[in-house]
Amino acid sequence: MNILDTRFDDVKILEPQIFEDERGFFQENWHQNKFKKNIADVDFVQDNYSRSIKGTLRGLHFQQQQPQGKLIQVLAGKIFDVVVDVRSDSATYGQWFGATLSAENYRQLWVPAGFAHGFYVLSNTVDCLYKCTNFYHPESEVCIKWDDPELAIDWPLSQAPLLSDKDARGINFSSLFVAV
Ligand SMILES: Cc1cn([C@H]2C[C@H](O)[C@@H](COP(=O)(O)OP(=O)(O)O[C@H]3O[C@H](C)C(=O)[C@H](O)[C@H]3O)O2)c(=O)[nH]c1=O
Repeated sequence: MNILDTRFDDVKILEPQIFEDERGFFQENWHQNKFKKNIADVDFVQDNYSRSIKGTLRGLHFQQQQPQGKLIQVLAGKIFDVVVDVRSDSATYGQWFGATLSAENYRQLWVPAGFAHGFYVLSNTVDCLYKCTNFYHPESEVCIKWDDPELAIDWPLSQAPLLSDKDARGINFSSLFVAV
């Protein structure tokens, strides 16, 4: 597996080893011992799987209590995946990083707890699978506006994003502490 650094010390792009032959391909998309040894000593407790149509933007979400680390992978299609540092004591608080994850590049993104997460769908549809280090805790979920002017995320929009009602009502980043 290749491990690529990002602007955040503990956010990593992973390139699993792909075993291709005349039948297709095989990959280990997660191995507990290798992940604990090489990436982060965490345990995953919940897998999520979402399908979205082109132009969907899901996020930016994080859980104030029971924060989740996430290992994100695209099984089909392509997304622009974004994380925002919401650790109030971080030198990179309020900064963002984006990466293109696709079934073609096999790339995964490891995002530890302390980051808001969201993605924009670039392909006609996308199937996204991700492992979480904590259970869903909707009571403490925070939704930050995808187009917050302070974050100024450079989404590769080809059209106005399709948002859930919840995401359309996201809060401003600047009100984060007030809100939570
Ligand atoms: C996240 C989640 C949702 N749900 C239920 C709640 C709703 O009835 C339905 C859709 O939930 P939501 O609109 O919050 O789904 P997304 O907009 O894809 O939310 C996710 O979006 C970004 C990309 C993330 O990183 C988070 O994993 C997650 O917040 O699934 C559950 O039952 N369990 C869960 O863990």
